[in-house]
This record gives sequence, structure tokens and C-alpha cells, in this order.
Amino acid sequence: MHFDLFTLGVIGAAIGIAISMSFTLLGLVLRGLPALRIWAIAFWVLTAAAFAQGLNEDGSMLSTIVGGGMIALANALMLMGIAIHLRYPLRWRWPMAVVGLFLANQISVYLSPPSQTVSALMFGAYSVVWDLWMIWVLLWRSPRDMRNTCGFTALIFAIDAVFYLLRSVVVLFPERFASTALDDLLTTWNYLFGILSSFLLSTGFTLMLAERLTLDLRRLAHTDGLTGLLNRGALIEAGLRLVDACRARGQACCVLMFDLDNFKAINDGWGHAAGDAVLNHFVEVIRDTGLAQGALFARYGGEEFVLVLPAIDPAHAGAMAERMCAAVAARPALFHGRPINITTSVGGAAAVDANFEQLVSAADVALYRAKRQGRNQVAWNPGGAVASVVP
Ligand SMILES: Nc1nc2c(ncn2[C@@H]2O[C@H](COP(=O)(O)OP(=O)(O)OP(=O)(O)O)[C@@H](O)[C@H]2O)c(=O)[nH]1
Repeated sequence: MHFDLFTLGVIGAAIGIAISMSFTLLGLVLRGLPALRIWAIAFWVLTAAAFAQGLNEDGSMLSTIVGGGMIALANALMLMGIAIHLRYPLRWRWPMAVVGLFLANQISVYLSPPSQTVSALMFGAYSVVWDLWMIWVLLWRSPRDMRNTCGFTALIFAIDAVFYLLRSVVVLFPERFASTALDDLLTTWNYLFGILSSFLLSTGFTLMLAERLTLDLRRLAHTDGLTGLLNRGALIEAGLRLVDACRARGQACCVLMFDLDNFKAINDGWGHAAGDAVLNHFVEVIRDTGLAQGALFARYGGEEFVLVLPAIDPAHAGAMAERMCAAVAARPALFHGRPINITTSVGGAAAVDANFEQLVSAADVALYRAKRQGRNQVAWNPGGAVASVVP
């Protein structure tokens, strides 16, 4: 099968326009994804560059400066899209500086054209620099939970880099490689490879977007919107696993249930916004007391919070609960610069041989006792003995 350059150019243009259109339309539907908009622009610029270079290949100003410059710009946009998507703080000035350097280089190439070998080597080296930069951000600056799709996209850039490296080798050693199978393959595949890699890149970016949206949705489903803590559903899911794992190792687990005292009065007296501020303040105070690694801290309901402390000595858990209760009472919340005094009641349960649900319901019973006994205190179930086994 043999395609002439014109046919390949038409196929390339059609695919370039199709990819750019689909990214633009996707951007109209999925709002709030800046990377998607940047990638859409990058694909349009890349398509326009292919047009500029396809119109005249033999070193014209349109091909060398405009076409070359647009390819550089498309690379910079892709890189910035990746960085923004991964929330890696890369400044625009760095990729743009490389674009500027390349443009200056292309102007000098246009004014005094070097040999074809030098020109091919320069372009190859430049492409490899972009590829390596993107691979580095994708593999070393991506969050762990996005590594799969980033790995796929990095693989496409790696294949692109290998392609340009092989071409450079062929150009550097013409006496060894000219008219060999490798030379034929690289020449025949030059255009097809460009088309294929654009298509695969668009697939890689789409997969990255899909993964980000899925992760964000999952995170939202597990997070309390006000405090950013785990919500009740997520606590139950993680708590069941955590307590079962502790139990299997024969270690004690502790559940502390907090309920802010007279919170309705704060809402009624200060307003709902102040109530929200108090809830966030409470979370901050508990965190500041130093949560152990592996602890689960969640918002259980309105002004109820649960802390699960795995593999903890019950006496230590008891001391922690007292410290937290005292810290909340000692640190008023500030609302518009005015202090709001708060206290919390705490119900605790610790056991080696109870499951999560049993610990939570025992802590709940203890919490009600703490409320009945006058609030601003810690109560344990049963009967105040921290180390007792919950039925
Ligand atoms: N500001 C704010 N208030 C909330 C939120 N969720 C629940 N509440 C309020 O929390 C209050 C809980 O009141 P109650 O259950 O009577 O408890 P309480 O006033 O703390 O009394 P005790 O628990 O007996 O000390 C209600 O007024 C709810 O409207 C929230 O997200 N923000």
C-alpha cells in the first residue's frame, strides 16, 4: 500500500480538524477544565502548522517560520495543559522562552539555510526536548492516583522521542543507513506516524480527563462539603475495614464521638454562618492536638464528629480524649474578630474484640451520658472504664 504525500496531507488535515473539533466541543460541555481548553487550542495550532508546512515544504517563510513557530507553540500549550491538569505549578514563561528560542532559530534558518542534515538534526533535537519535558511532568509530577493515564500519554511521547532519535541516527550516518530497511520505514512512516501520534495523544488526554473527573467525583462523594473531612458514608466504609484489620491483629481500637454543646444556641444567637465557622474551628482544634497516623476523622452528622484511633492503648486514648475536650473549651472560635466560646461532649469506646458498629454505638451511648452529666466532658462506655471490652 502506498500513499502519496498529497493524500497523506489530506488525511492528516481531516484527522487534525476532527481532533480539534472534538476537544473544542468537549470543552463546551465539560466546563471548568482549563486544561481541556488549552489542549483544544494546541490541536488547532498543530493542525494550522501542518497546513502551513504542507503548503510549501522547501524552506519558505510560511513553512519555516510560521509553521515551525506554530509547532513550537502547540508543544508549549500541550505541556502547559498537562501541568495545569496535574496541578503542577509550571510557569508559562519557561515553555514560552523555549518557543522564543526556537522561533529565533527558525528565523536564522530561513535567512541562511543550513544543510538538510543540520536542519533535520536541529528539529529532531528540539522535538526530543519537548517529549522529554512532557514525560518528566507526566511521570514525576503526577499524583499517584493518576499514574495510569499519565503513563499511557507519556508512552506516546516516548515513542515520538524514539522516532526522532532514530531519524537523527539515520541522518547522521547516511553511509550506513541510507536506503536500508530502517531508512525506508522512517521515510514511509514519517507522515503516518505524525497522524497516528496526534490521534493517540488526543486519546491519552481524553483518558486523563476521564480519570480526573472520576477521581473528583469519588472524592466529592466521600467528603463533607463544609469541613473537608470524610463524610458519614466514607467513615463507615473505611472504619469497618480499619477496625476489622485491628481486630485480626489483636490490637485495641478506640472510637471517640464528639458533639458540640448547645450548638443550636450558637446558630440562633450568631447566625448560621457563625455556626459554620465554629464547625471548621472545631476541626482545626482537634487536628492541632495531633492526630495519630492512620486515624480516621469524620463528620458524622450536623455537629457530630467521629474519630477512630486504631491500634491504640486505651489509656492513651483516654488521655487524648481529655486533652481534646480541654483544648476545645480553651480556644474560642473567632467570627468577624469576635470570640465564640464553645465546648464539646465526648463519648468514647475502646475494645479489642468489637467491630466498628459496636464501637460506634457504644461511643454514642457514652456521649449521651456525657451530655446528661452536664456536657463539656468525656464519658466512656461502659461505666467509665477506658480499657473495658465493649459488648
Ligand atoms: N451552622 C450549621 N448548623 C448546623 C449544621 N448542621 C446542623 N446544624 C445545626 O445544629 C443544631 C443542632 O442542634 P441540637 O441537635 O438541638 O443540639 P445542640 O443545640 O448542640 O444541643 P446539645 O447537643 O444537647 O448540646 C441545629 O440547630 C442544626 O440546624 C451546619 O452544617 N451548619
